[in-house]
Amino acid sequence: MALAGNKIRVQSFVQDGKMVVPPQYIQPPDTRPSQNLEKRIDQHLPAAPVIDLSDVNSVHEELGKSCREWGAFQVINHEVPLELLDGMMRVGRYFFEDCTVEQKLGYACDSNSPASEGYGSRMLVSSNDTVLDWRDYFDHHTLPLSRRNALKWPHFSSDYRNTVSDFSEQMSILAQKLLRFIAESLGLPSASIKDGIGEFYQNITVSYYPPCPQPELTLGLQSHSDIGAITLIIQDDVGGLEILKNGEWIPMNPLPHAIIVILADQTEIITNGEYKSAVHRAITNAKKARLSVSSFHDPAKTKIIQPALGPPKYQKVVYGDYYSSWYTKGPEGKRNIDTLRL
Ligand SMILES: O=C(O)CCC(=O)C(=O)O
Ligand SMILES: [Fe+2]
Repeated sequence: MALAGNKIRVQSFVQDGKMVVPPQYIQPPDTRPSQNLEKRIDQHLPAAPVIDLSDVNSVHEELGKSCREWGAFQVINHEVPLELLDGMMRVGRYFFEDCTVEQKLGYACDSNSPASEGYGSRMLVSSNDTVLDWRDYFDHHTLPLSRRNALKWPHFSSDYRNTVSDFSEQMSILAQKLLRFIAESLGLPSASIKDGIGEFYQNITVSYYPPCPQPELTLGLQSHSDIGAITLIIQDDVGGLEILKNGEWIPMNPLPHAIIVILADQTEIITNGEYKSAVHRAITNAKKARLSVSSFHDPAKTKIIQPALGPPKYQKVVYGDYYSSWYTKGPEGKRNIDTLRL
């Protein structure tokens, strides 16, 4: 993994008033978003499913269908307090928009180790010629508690650290509930997927996508599937997250207080490919900054991941080996999980 030791952040280009994108951020023609967001919203593309978690009569069927056909969907009536969702977005935005560059760089991540905690811009950089994402982020190591050191999190807003702690707990509860329902939807014992993952290693990443002068040439976040088990995302009303379905990029339209669920690679292995991890990316916007908060739930690095039903279609893998290979090769599409197929 080649990591730049510098402290460049995308937001600083925008604040400097640059009207063209620096060359390292320009995607090759085949990965550029084909049209800008405004045009895409007018198209009649299928919408990703929205599932009401309080509807006990239909939740298993709806989840099963959405996991099988999409690997990504939104949930409503999820029992996470709505004011906590608003609070998490507020403190995240405060860090990016109200703190000075010096205050932010005081929390810079260690650019020499992958997925290190803190403020950064180059999470998915696998080599010197990787095209860079038009994104800045703050990554928090939240669970298990032995990994947590809240002193590494911003303190400029007095409720920042408490909000991240409360949010972490609620996201973990929701992720467990979803994994229970997802296992049940396959006719598996309720705990089978959660047991297959073991204790959650949770990271919470606030992503900030500054306005981009040339959105047709860039990506906020390159195409990838998430490496762990299940990701929960909240976003503001700007839009930009897209899911790859049958060769088309489908926007995950903003829905107030909904939580986006993305199945990640380890769930694909444990469900033996019955449910697939979703390939997704984020596009940029010419006029508006976009904020999202992703909560990743991963296994311990020592955990052996294997199908919970058979005959197995994937080799078993030590999660730490999968993780190292993902960060060495880069995420590009799903080529990492494809190497495990039997
Ligand atoms: O910003 C988003 O909506 C997506 C973020 C994401 O996919 C990630 O951080 O892995
Ligand atoms: Fe992702």
